[in-house]
Amino acid sequence: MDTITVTGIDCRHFINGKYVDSANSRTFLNTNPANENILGSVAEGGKEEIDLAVAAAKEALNGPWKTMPLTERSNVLRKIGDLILERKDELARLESLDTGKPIWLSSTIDIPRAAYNFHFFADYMTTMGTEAYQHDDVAINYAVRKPVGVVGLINPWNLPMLLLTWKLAPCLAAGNTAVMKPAEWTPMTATVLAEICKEAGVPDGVVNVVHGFGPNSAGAALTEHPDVDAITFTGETSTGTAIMKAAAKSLKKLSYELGGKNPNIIFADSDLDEVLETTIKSSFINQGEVCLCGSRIYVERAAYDEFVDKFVAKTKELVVGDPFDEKTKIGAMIGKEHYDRVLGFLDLAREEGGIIRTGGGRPDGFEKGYYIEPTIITGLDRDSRCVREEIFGPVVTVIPFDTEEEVLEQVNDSHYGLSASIWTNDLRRAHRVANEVEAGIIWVNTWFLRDLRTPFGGMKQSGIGREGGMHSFEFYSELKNICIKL
Ligand SMILES: NC(=O)c1ccc[n+]([C@@H]2O[C@H](COP(=O)([O-])OP(=O)(O)OC[C@H]3O[C@@H](n4cnc5c(N)ncnc54)[C@H](O)[C@@H]3O)[C@@H](O)[C@H]2O)c1
Ligand SMILES: O=C/C=C/C=C(\O)C(=O)O
Repeated sequence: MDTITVTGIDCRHFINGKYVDSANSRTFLNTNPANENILGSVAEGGKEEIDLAVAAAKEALNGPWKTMPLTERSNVLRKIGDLILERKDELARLESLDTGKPIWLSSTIDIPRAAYNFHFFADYMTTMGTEAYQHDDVAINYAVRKPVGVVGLINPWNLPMLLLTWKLAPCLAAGNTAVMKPAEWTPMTATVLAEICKEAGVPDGVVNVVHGFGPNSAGAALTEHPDVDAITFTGETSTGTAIMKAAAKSLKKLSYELGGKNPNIIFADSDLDEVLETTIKSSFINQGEVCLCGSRIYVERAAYDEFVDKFVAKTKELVVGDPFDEKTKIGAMIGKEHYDRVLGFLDLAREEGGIIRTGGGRPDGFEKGYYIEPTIITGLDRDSRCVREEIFGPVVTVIPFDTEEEVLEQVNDSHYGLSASIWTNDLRRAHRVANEVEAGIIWVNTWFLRDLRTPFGGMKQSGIGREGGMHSFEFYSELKNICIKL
C-alpha cells in the first residue's frame, strides 16, 4: 500500500481554550512533501488573530494560573508529557506527514523528546532556589522569581514538536502564558499540542496557537505586539535580525536559537569505525535539516583517504524514500522552496570545483516528492560558499588538515558558532581543542548527546542566550531582589 497517501488534519487556531477560524476565514493548504499531496487546510492568522490570542494570554496571567501552587503546576506539566506519550503514534505520523522525515525518527526521537521536555521541567521546576544575603545585622536580601508575562514562541519546521515543547515547557513552568506561532510548513503537531495542554489542566488562555506566515502575517504581528513581553525564536539567522528590529520598539526580552555551519573535526588517532557510525548521523539525520548537523567535516590528512572511502561507502547504503517505510533513512525535504535551494547549492558546488563523491541530486525513481540524495563533496576551497554557508540539507563537505592550529583557524573563520564535534583519543588535545573552538555546544567523541540541564545555544550569529535547566528559567522569569532592613 502507498503508505504516504494518508491524510493529515485541518488546523485551526487555538485561542482562549477553543479552536477558531480566522476572522476573514482565510486558509492555506498544507502539503505532504513526500508525495506533494494535500494534507489539509490551515487557518491563516494575522494581526487580528494575534490580538485576540495576546489579549487572552494577558488575561490568563491573572487567572487561576497565577495562583496555582508550584506542585500543581508541575503536575500539569507532567500530565502534558504523559498525554504526549499516550498519543505518540498519532503525533509521530502527523510529524512525518508534515516534515517528510522518516517515521522511525519521529517515533524514536521527535515525539519521545517532546514528552521528556515536559517531564524534565516538571521535575526541575520543583528543585529551584533563588538567593539570599545577610548584610550583617543591617538587612537581609532575598530574590524571588516572577513570570516574564506573555511570551511569543516562534518555531521552525525541522523538529517541530521537539522544539516547540523545548520552549513551551519552561515557559509554563515559570508561570508565563504563551502565544505559539508554528512554522507554516508544520502546523499539525502544534495544533494537537494545544488540545493536550487543555486536557492536562492548563487553564484557558494560558496556551494559544495562531497559524500563519512570518513577514506581514501572524509571525510579524506577534513580534510587534506591545503586550508581548518576550519572544523566543528558533530559526534562520536572517529572520532573527528581522524579529529583533520588530521587537525593538517595545524592548521585548529575546531568546534566539539560530543557524549554524558546524565543524566535525576528526583527528587521525580517533577510532574511525566509531567516528563513521556517528558521522553518518551527524551528517544526514533528518535529511540534514538539523541546526546541529556537522556539515563541515575536517579530517587529519593521515586518515583522510581512508575516512572518505569508508564514509562514501556507508553513505551509499542509506535508503532514500517513503518516510513511512521503516527501511527509509533519508526522507523528503520540507518543501519545494527549500528543495530547490539545496539543489542550487549542489550546482554551486560543481561550479566551485567540488568533487561529488556520492549523491549530488535527486535520486532516480521518484515522480513526486522533494527527495535529495545524501551528498559528500570534496575538493572545495575553504572560502567556497558551500563550505561557509548553511545549506540545511543532506550535504557535507570534507576537507583535510595537517595541524591543530590550521584546523582551528579554519573552523573559527565563520560568523556561526553553534556546535562542533571533536574526535580524538588524546585527552589533552580534546580539552585544548574544545576550549579553542568558537561554538556554544561542543561534543567530544559523540554528537547530539543531550543533558537538558546544560546550557544549549550558539554564539556569534548562531544565537542569543541559552536554553536548558536554569538557563531556560533565566529567560522565562524575572528575578526580583527584596531588601528588608533589620
Ligand atoms: N539553533 C537552533 O537550535 C536551531 C534549531 C532548529 C532550526 N534552526 C535554524 O532554523 C532554520 C530553519 O528553520 P526555518 O526555515 O523554519 O527558519 P525561518 O527563520 O525561515 O522560520 C522560522 C519561524 O519564523 C517565522 N518567521 C519568518 N519570518 C518572520 C518574521 N519576519 N517575523 C516573525 N516570524 C517570522 C516562520 O514563520 C517560522 O515560524 C535553519 O537556519 C536552522 O539552522 C536553529
Ligand atoms: O535543529 C536543531 C536542533 C535543536 C535541538 C535542541 O534544541 C535540543 O536538543 O534541545
